[in-house]
Order: sequence, then structure tokens, then C-alpha cells
Amino acid sequence: MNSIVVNGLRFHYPAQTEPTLDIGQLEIARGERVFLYGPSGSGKSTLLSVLAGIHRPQSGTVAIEDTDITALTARQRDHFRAHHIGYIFQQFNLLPYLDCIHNVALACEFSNVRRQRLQQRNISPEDEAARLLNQLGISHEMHSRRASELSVGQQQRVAAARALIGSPELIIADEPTSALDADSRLSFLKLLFAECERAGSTLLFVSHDAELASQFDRSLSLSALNQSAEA
Ligand SMILES: Nc1ncnc2c1ncn2[C@@H]1O[C@H](COP(=O)(O)OP(=O)(O)OP(=O)(O)O)[C@@H](O)[C@H]1O
Repeated sequence: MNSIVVNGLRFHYPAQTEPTLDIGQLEIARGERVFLYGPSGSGKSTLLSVLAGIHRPQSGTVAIEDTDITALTARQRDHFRAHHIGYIFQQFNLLPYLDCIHNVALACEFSNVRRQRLQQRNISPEDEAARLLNQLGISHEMHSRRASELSVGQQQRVAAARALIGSPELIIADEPTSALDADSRLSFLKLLFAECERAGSTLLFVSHDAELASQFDRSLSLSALNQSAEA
């Protein structure tokens, strides 16, 4: 079973004439942990946002967990993402005035699917948020701190907990370790792997840190995948 299947994908931003992405085929198996790398500006974040349904390609199909998201409206893609995809953004996108627990639990407000998965385990979003934060090294004393009062590395961990809550099938991580030192990077990765394995989630992880690649099931070069002239 595949988590991601891409066929004949072409995507360009409105002002561009050449496509940023031109990818013949890409398959990522369910539960696989994949490391995606490529030079700055080659289109890694763009590919992640197309896979998450934030941008819709001009041609080709993108199936996530057997749903062709290119056939969905923007609103349907937003719902699909909220239910099935945990996205750790490069800029985290935390709400600065909310504390850590409520930033994480918020993902369940937007998705009854994620809420129901926790209900089945008899656990509240707040309790699961606290468990994930502890797992990712945000100690109990910090849980009630606002996101605006956290270091960048701490914000990255909160953003990871928010992506993981409610066990979405696919976790997409855009350079989630860039603000961490080498030791913290490896321990963060181990915790992320453990949580993905616990939930049976597929992990697609972008990083410039080539040293992390050996930890993954597979490494993908965007330049090798992408037939676009700019890649
Ligand atoms: N919203 C946008 N509108 C127009 N062009 C964009 C937009 N976002 C990105 N681009 C362009 O698309 C190309 C790919 O950008 P993207 O951010 O996907 O690269 P990247 O590989 O993730 O880079 P980095 O490693 O520096 O984060 C770049 O040439 C960039 O300038």
C-alpha cells in the first residue's frame, strides 16, 4: 500500500513560465520514512505544499492515502489535510498568544477525525498534547507558556507535537531540525520516528543536513526526481 503516489506532476507559480516541479512518478509506501534533499530554491517546500494540497498542480495526479487530492476543491483539500496530514512548517505557524498545550490541541479542533482517534483511546486532546510535548522534550513547567515566549528550537518541538496529535497517516516535515544543535537533532529525530511508528504514520522529511539521511529508510534527491529546467 502506498501513502503517496504522484504521476505526471507539473506545477508553476502564477508569475512563472517554467514549472518549478515536473515529476514523472513518485511513490512512497505507507509507514516509510523518507529523507528529501536538494539545493536551496530547487522546489522542496513547493513539493511538500503540493503533496499537502496547499497548492494544486496545473497537471498530473497526487494521491494521498488513495485519495486523488487534485480532484478535490480547495476547501475539500483543507479538510483532507486537517484530518490526514500533520505538517511541520518551516516557520512553525504557531499561534503566539496560545500556550504550548493549546497550540498542540488546536489541531484536534479543526479535525473530528483526529479527535475521534483520541476518543477511541479515551484520552483528551489536552492530555495527549501534554504527553507529546513531554516526549519531545518540552517539560511540564513549560506547557502553559505562550508560544511567543519560547526559543526557536522549542517552537519547532511544539510544532512537531501539533503535527503528530491524533495520529495523521502522513507527517510532512519541512526542515524541522534547523534550529537544533547536532545532539538535539538526532534525539528529536529518534522521538519523531518513535511517534510515527506508534501511530503507523508515513514520514516525509526535508533537511539540508545530509548527516541525518542515514537514519531514514530512503533518501530522495529532488534534482534527480525533477525534470524541470530550474531544478
Ligand atoms: N509563493 C511563491 N511565488 C512565486 N515563486 C515562489 C513562491 N514560493 C517559492 N517560489 C519559488 O519557487 C522556487 C522553489 O522554492 P522552494 O521554497 O520550494 O525551494 P526549496 O528547495 O524549499 O528552498 P530552501 O531549501 O531554500 O527552503 C524558488 O525559485 C522560489 O523563488
